Formats: sequence, C-alpha cells, structure tokens
Amino acid sequence: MSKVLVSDSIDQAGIDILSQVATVDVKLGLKPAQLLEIIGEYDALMIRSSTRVTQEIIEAGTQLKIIGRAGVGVDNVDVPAATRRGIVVVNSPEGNTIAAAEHALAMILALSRHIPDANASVKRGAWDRNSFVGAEVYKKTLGVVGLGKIGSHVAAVAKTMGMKLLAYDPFISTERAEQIGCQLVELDLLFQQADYITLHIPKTPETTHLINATTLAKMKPTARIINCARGGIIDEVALAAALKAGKIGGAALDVFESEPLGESELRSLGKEVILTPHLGASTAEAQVNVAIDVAEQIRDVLLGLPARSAVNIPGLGPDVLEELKPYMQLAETLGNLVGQLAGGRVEVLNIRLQGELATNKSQPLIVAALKGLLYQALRERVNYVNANIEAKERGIRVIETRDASIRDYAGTLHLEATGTLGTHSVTGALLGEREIHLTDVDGFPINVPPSKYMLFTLHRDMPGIIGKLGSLLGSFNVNIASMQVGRKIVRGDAVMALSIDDPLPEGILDEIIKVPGIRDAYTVTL
Ligand SMILES: NC(=O)c1ccc[n+]([C@@H]2O[C@H](COP(=O)([O-])OP(=O)(O)OC[C@H]3O[C@@H](n4cnc5c(N)ncnc54)[C@H](O)[C@@H]3O)[C@@H](O)[C@H]2O)c1
Ligand SMILES: O=C(O)[C@H](O)COP(=O)(O)O
Repeated sequence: MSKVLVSDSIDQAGIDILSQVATVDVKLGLKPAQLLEIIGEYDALMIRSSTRVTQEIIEAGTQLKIIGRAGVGVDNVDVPAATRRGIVVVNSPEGNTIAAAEHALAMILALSRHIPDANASVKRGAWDRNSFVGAEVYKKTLGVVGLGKIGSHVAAVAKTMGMKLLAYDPFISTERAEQIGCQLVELDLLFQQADYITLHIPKTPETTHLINATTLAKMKPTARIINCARGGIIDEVALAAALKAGKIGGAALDVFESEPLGESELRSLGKEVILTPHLGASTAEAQVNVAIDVAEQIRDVLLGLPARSAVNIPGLGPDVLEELKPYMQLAETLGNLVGQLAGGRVEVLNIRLQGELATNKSQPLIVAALKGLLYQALRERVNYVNANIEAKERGIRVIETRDASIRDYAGTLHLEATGTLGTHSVTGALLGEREIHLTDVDGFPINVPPSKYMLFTLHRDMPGIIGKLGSLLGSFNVNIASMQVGRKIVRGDAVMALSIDDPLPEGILDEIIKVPGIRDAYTVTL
C-alpha cells in the first residue's frame, strides 16, 4: 500500500479520502531535518503553506510521486526540482478563493472602523468612542491589483458596497474588467487615485517589493493598503516607515516576508495597522474544499490516473480532463507500442490528430504519447510531468498535424516513430468512448484491442503461413488469444497481430523470422 505524509494541518475530509488508497501519517510541526530523514518512505506529501519543500527534501523523497498543496500558493515548494524528478505538484486553485476574498473585504472594513483596536479597548474595560471614529467605504475608490479569482470577487462585493473600482492587471482584457465593473488603469494612476489598495497577485520577481518607498510615495496620505496575497510583495520596512511618517493612512496585512512574523516595526504601530497570521484560507468551508480537492488528486495519481490541477503539467479543467482521459490512455498505449516497434533510439515522433481530436487540446495527448514512447527506456521514472523534458533531453523532435475530417471513427490518433532502426506507425481509436482499438499498424488496416503481450509479423499474404506460425508458437507452448491479419492487396504484404497469453519465450523471434514468407516479427509488452 502507498504511504502519504501529511505535514500541515489538513481537514479530516482529505485524510479520509487518502485513507481509501494509502496509509496516512499525520506529522505536524516537523523540523526540516526531521522531514528530510523520513521523506524517503513516502509516495506522497500533503502540505499547506507551513512546510517548506526544498530541493534537498525532493531529492531525499526517492519514492515521491506527488506533492499536494491544500491551497493555492506553491511558493513553498521547489517546483522546478519536483518537475526534474518527475513529481507531480498539485494545488487547489479555487478551494479557498471566497475565504481569501472575504478576508480582504473584512480587512478593508476592519481597518476603516478600527474594529480590532476598539474591541481590544472595550475588553480592557474602557468605553472610548472618540478614538475610533472611522471612515466609510461608500463612494471611495478601491484599487484592485490583480483581477484574478480573488481580486474579481473582492471587486464584485466592493461594487455592491458602493465603491468605485480601479484595477491593474496586465493579463486581463478591458472587457473582462468592465464585466466586473472595474476600470482597467495603469498602476501609477491606481496608486494616485485609490483610497484603498488591495493586492491579489502572485509573488513573482516582477511583484516582489512592488509596494516600496517609491510607490508608497505616489499614494494618497490617507490611502489604506491591504495585502492578503503574498508576503514580500510589500517592502515591510518601507511600509512601516511610511506609516510612521503619516505618508500613508493604514495597512492590513495577512501575509509577511517571513512567516511566522518575527520582530517587526509593524507590531509597534497603532490602530492604523491590522496584522493577522495568514488566515486568508482559514475558514471551515475553504479547508474542507481544499482538503478534498487535493486529496482526490493524490488518490488519483497514486492509482496511476492524471491529476486535474497539476501546476507542473499542462493545466486542464476537470471537464476537459474527463473528456480527454480515455484519449490520453489511447495516446500512451500507442506511444508505448510504436516505441517498441521502432526499437533503438527514436529521433522523430509524428503525431496526427484526426476527426474530433483535431479540435481538442493536443498538449496532454502529446505528453501521454511521449510518456508511452519513453516507457521502455525509463519505466516508472517517466510520467506526465517529465515526459516533455525527457523527450527534449533525448533530442526527440515532435511534429504535430491535425486533420478534422471524420473517417471510420469519431477521433483517431496516428503515431509514427522514426529512429535509428527505421520507421514504424500505429493508429488507434476509441470504441464506445473508452475501449482502445488498434486500427492500423505500419499502414496495414487491422481492428484489434491491444493486450498485454502481443506479437506482430510482417509477411507475404500466402496460403499456409498462419498455420505454420500457429504450430511454431504451439511448439513453444505459447497460447494465442486472438489473431488478425491486415492487408492492402490480396497476396501482397500483410501484417499479423496476435494477442498471446504470456510473454514470448527467449529465442522464438529468431525462429519466427525463419518461417518462409515472414519478413519481420516484433513482440511487445503493453
Ligand atoms: N492569504 C491567504 O491565505 C491566501 C489564500 C489564497 C490565495 N492567496 C494568494 O492570493 C493571490 C491571488 O490568488 P488568486 O487565486 O486570485 O490567483 P489568480 O491567478 O486567479 O489571480 C492572480 C492575478 O494576478 C495577475 N497578475 C500576475 N502578475 C501580475 C502583475 N505583475 N501585476 C498585476 N497583476 C498581475 C494575473 O493576471 C491574475 O489575474 C495569490 O498570491 C495567492 O497565493 C492568499
Ligand atoms: O496560498 C494559499 O492557498 C493561502 O496562502 C493559504 O495558505 P494556508 O493553506 O497555509 O492557509
């Protein structure tokens, strides 16, 4: 049974899902050295933002197949290192969107009405109404930096509170911004005009210290800034200085350059500053959502199925993935088959997507085909994550063509591999949406489902050849489960596809090739 390590606090709903397929160890608060020591035992690691999954941890995780982040941000995971090792990294892109957006909105209102400090003062026994006179958000300008999932929800709710909305997001169209009721503007204009600035961007080299002494100086002295995105987008030293000097009105931060927050000037500031300990995703609802979302993906990957929200393989929505999954299995089977027929080192893989496949996303099918193709060389080391990289490193050139015309099947996939030992091709389709059928091998039409052990011969279409091959296999105690011949012209060349119950015994291929009329023979294990 697989083993999963859960090293951050995850809702029980996720643990229950993992327990269906694996032994689950929950070990919270591990020191990096402790994690390093035990990670080698585990097939999967499930985390939130507290566990740092460094390159060293990834390299020590020799059994790791998947790292599941029950949340959005994967900046605590060395994703490139995981990709190089073929480890899938998955997250839950939407499970805590509402929770994080509502936290930002709560920060806007709490900051405006001094709720944390007013509450603390009453709890201390005071009744001071004069110190906590607030400001209304109605008719004020909210500047949303990053109009993605969380930013859009914040904007939509702020709109209903009567706020005027400006947004900056270089990757969002004006139409999309207008749909949400935002005016898309340049960042400087947003800084100059906003009464509230809320950040909903990832932390990248471009966004690190986006809020610094220079940009803070562009803001209104009354402006309030909210960061429920990522620590490090704000230069905290510059922010504290601007707050102290009255150059900015207030700040509410949920995330920090270093977490847990250590010594900081921000702690010493008054009611104009609100600090929360990275609580954006901490609602009961969000924790159930992210735990289920990520545990299901870990379960699927441990069962050999693709994940729906992998951050290091082509992203596909669940609907698209559900539709493509059978075709990915077809692509992988064909890749594996053509790789074995081609033998040697493959240099070029031609992939033709026909019929309904021609209008689909091809990247997952190409990745699946490469995974199949490289299986003989790399076995379990190749997967959906690293198949592209491994193929590139081996100098395999992939050429993709599309033909939308529908022939005998709704969609067919044709792979042709050219390598050091020659060129071979296979075509396949799905019957009844799921059942894989081989419809062509090396240009000869056939119609057989693939089986674990197969034998293919290239021979002359002439009387007696099937009988001779049958007797030869019989003499080696090889049981034939099914057999089919494909030919283009009568008594021309033909291909025979046999499904056999067991692997072909050593040496028998040489005997097969000696049968008069048989020109070549290939055995494959799928
Ligand atoms: N505090 C929390 O607990 C918590 C919870 C969830 C998410 N988050 C964080 O919130 C942030 C937003 O998450 P999301 O789910 O909305 O992500 P998202 O990917 O849906 O949206 C991010 C948006 O930022 C935009 N963007 C990227 N670079 C930009 C730049 N340089 N300038 C302006 N816009 C830029 C993108 O175009 C995108 O629209 C992330 O940093 C995420 O890690 C925090
Ligand atoms: O990226 C996220 O999903 C948030 O920052 C939440 O982090 P958490 O799961 O550690 O609360």
